[in-house]
Amino acid sequence: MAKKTVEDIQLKDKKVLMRADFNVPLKDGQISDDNRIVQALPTIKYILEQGGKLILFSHLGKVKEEADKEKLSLRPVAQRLSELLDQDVQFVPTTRGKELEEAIDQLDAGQALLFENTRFEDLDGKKESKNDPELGKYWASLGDVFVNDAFGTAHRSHASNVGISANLEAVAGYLMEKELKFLGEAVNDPERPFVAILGGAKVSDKINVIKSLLSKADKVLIGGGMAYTFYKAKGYEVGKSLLEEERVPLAKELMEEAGDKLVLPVDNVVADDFSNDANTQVVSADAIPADWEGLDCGPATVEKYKEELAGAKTVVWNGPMGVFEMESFAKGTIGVCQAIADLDDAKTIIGGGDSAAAAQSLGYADKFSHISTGGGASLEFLEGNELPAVAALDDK
Ligand SMILES: Nc1ncnc2c1ncn2[C@@H]1O[C@H](COP(=O)(O)OP(=O)(O)O)[C@@H](O)[C@H]1O
Ligand SMILES: O=C(OP(=O)(O)O)[C@H](O)COP(=O)(O)O
Repeated sequence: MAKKTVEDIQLKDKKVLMRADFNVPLKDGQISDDNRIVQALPTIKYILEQGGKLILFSHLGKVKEEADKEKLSLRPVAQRLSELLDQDVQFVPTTRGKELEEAIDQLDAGQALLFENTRFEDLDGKKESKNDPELGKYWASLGDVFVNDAFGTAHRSHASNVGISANLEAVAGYLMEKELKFLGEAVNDPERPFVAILGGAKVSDKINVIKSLLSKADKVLIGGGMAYTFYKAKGYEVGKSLLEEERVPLAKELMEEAGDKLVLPVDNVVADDFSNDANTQVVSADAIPADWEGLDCGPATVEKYKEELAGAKTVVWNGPMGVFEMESFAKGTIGVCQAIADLDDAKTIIGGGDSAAAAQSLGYADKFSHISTGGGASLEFLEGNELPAVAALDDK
């Protein structure tokens, strides 16, 4: 069912509560990747231009003890937002109470504030993460309307998204709308051929995505550590490669059901140690030496996956093809990323997480149709699950 968006409501002089996903990586108190902030700008600018009084909030990290508060403050985000908007975004260092309420009362049309990390409320009985009904109600009482633009958190049912939506008119922001459009069209109405590429560490994390995409895509190409559980199911030696023994029967079942729709790497870069300086060799799928471990797919696999991708009209990629954090094992991920980026005339989508980071660091970000800002959220979406924070928004 289509959801109401920020364009469906009146914003002028309204106190607009906006949930963003400003869960950005921080290094020594500095934001090391501001992509999630940048991606929220279209909605923020629209609300400000329309004359809304903007109350921004987000979680940041996981807040487990009092000591986490110092390193998980959203203050640096307010500063970055002020720079990006070229307009002051006031930071309110609390999640409730008089100081916050007064700051909201003093907002003029077209002004914005950001209040502190919603998960600071988790120190008091996990109120945010357990969607405490009183907290959702309290936050809802601070505004006139609620705009949820936090796609990256949409798989969570927390007070700051689902809780507020239960108490106030609730609509999607532009980023939320864009994510749902791209991911939704890819899985529900893809232009074919539709090729999915799944990598990453474990089969167990991706079983439901593999199953769901096998029912929707024309081809599912496998890479990363999970390939070795499939190899084992084929009876290959996997040496010291990542293996989930208890998932071998499932891998066998999936291969039998999928037939040639499921494609495995044909060669691997194996190493004698889990280290960038290890000795390495390229071996075919059925020739992994007993003492070695597979840490990347090999050049023949990259070529094969390029052929499988040729002519594709829709591509969804989730998860690296190898241990791309180490240069010696990054070529598979780089090769596949490049092959997708080079496709003409295809809708190409990255489902967040490590693959999004890889594409960004390789400088390919603008070659993709869409790079999701949500890792867990896009995986759940690709599994076919309804995201609770989306379900909670008002229908059109
Ligand atoms: N062959 C491999 N052996 C061990 N780890 C691997 C292998 N291939 C990929 N990985 C690791 O998988 C991790 C990413 O897995 P995952 O979290 O499932 O992906 P994503 O974040 O894209 O969803 C990376 O840290 C990468 O180093
Ligand atoms: O970064 C996030 O998830 P992701 O790393 O799966 O994309 C979201 O902000 C959700 O955060 P959470 O997993 O702490 O609930």
